[in-house]
Formats: sequence, structure tokens, C-alpha cells
Amino acid sequence: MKFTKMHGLGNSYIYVDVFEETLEEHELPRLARQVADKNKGIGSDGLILIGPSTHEDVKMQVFNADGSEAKNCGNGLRCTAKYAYEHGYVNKERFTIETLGGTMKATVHPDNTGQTVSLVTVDMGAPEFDWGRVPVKEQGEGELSLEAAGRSWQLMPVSMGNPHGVIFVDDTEQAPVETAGAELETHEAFPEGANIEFVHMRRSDVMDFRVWERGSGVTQACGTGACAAVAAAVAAGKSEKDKEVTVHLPGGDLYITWQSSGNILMTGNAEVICTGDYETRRASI
Ligand SMILES: N[C@@H](CCC[C@H](N)C(=O)O)C(=O)O
Repeated sequence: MKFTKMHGLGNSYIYVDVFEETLEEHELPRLARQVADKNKGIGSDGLILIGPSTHEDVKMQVFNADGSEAKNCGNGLRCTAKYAYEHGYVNKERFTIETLGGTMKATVHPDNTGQTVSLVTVDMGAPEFDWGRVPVKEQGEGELSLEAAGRSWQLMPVSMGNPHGVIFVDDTEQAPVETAGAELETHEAFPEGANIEFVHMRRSDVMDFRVWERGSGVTQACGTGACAAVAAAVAAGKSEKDKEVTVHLPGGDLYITWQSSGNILMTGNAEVICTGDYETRRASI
């Protein structure tokens, strides 16, 4: 199986071009676990397939490191857009990407040669705060109080096509991402689990951010999580619509604006790490 390892701000996935490669659907969770394993596989936060869509320009299918399928991935969308453009699967700079969480609109910003792309903007659609849409077990909207790691946390549930719980803290460096993040991911309040973001507003346009991702644990960055965090900051009166927020993630910066028209724009990098061949007939992990 030919693959390309790419990252957006250090959130890395093994990308397989299913315009070219044929993979069995039922094998995908196991394959994701295998390639993500840093000792026995390639090492990544998961697996992403880039392929044809019946109704959009290209399709992205995302699997977390534990083999669970995800509905959306912001960093994956930027890498998918770069790949689709550079490989000629699209011949325009603005195009649509089908995900399980809905259609996203990508704009690539090619370099002077017009051949390569390292910066991509994605229209991520509108955030949803209705707990039923996240989903949260109870009905409602607004903050949710949950117990984890021996204390109580105020979370703002947000859907960006996938589920998030955003927590405002005084200092992200001190936040117990590995303990509280892991417990909250699988809290019974989230029937499908959730990505848990710990964020601190330095100013209304600058945010610090750390994440525990559903199915992958601590990662260097989460694009949908950063969008959810900016949406939560606006909803909480800590920022404003139409203001570009610089989100400092462990892997680098994202630039995010919740437009008054409703949708969130996210701009950030997309980089190739390496390409290679992977032997798929390996012992199960
Ligand atoms: N890293 C991603 C999100 C990947 C999926 C997530 N773990 C989930 O299960 O919803 C991003 O950049 O958004």
C-alpha cells in the first residue's frame, strides 16, 4: 500500500490515495491501529483516505489511532486539500471535500510556481451548541458541569461535525490534559465520546490551546477543536464574531474567524513528511 505521511501543525496522519489503492472497508479500523503504532507501524495520530466523492470534488475518510472512525478533521482537511490539488484531482483553488460530518470548502494558497501548497483555508461550516447535535446525553445548550480527575469541570459542548467539550482554564500548561481529558472523552454524558479542549484566552484575539483527542489521546493540534474553542469563546463573550483569533497549539498556530454570516474559517499549514510503501499483511495490533 503506497502512503504519504502528512501533518498539519504536528497532527500527523497516514494518507492513502484511494483513487489509486483498493482497501477493504472492514479492514480499515485494524489498518488505522497498525499504521498509527509508532513501534510496530509507521507512527501517526491515525489514518486518512483521500478518494472520489459522488457529489463533491473529493472525499476524506478519517480513522483515529484506536481505529474508530471520525466525522471530521480540520488538520486532515488542509492536508487532503494540499494532496488533491498537488496530485491534480482538482484543477481549481477552491473546491469541496465530503466528510462524514458534512461538506467542507477548501481554498488552497499555492506558491509562486502554482504547483505546491503549504497554506490552506477551510470553511468549516457553522458550530452547533445544541447538546443533541454534539451529542450530549441530556437535552440542553450552554455549559455542562462534569466530574473528572477528582474535580468538577465546566465544559461547553460544541459540534464541528464531530463532538467537542471546551474548557476555559487559567493556564493550559497546568491543565491535566492526560488525566481529566482522558476521563471526559469517555464520560457517560458523551454517548459518542468527545474531544476535550483546554483553552486560555490571553486576549480576545489570542488563545492558548491543548487537546485530548477522542480515539488518539494527546495530539499536537486539533483543527476542529480549535474552531470549537473559538466558537465557545465567542459564545461566552470572551471574543467576537468576525475577529481573527490566533490559536497557539503545541504544534504551531492556526488563524480562525467565526464569521457573522455563520461559518468558521480556519487557516493553517499542511506539510508532507514522507512517502512510502507499507506491507498490509502484518500481524494484528
Ligand atoms: N485531529 C483532528 C480531529 C480528528 C478526529 C477526532 N479525534 C474525533 O474523533 O472526532 C482535527 O484536526 O480536527
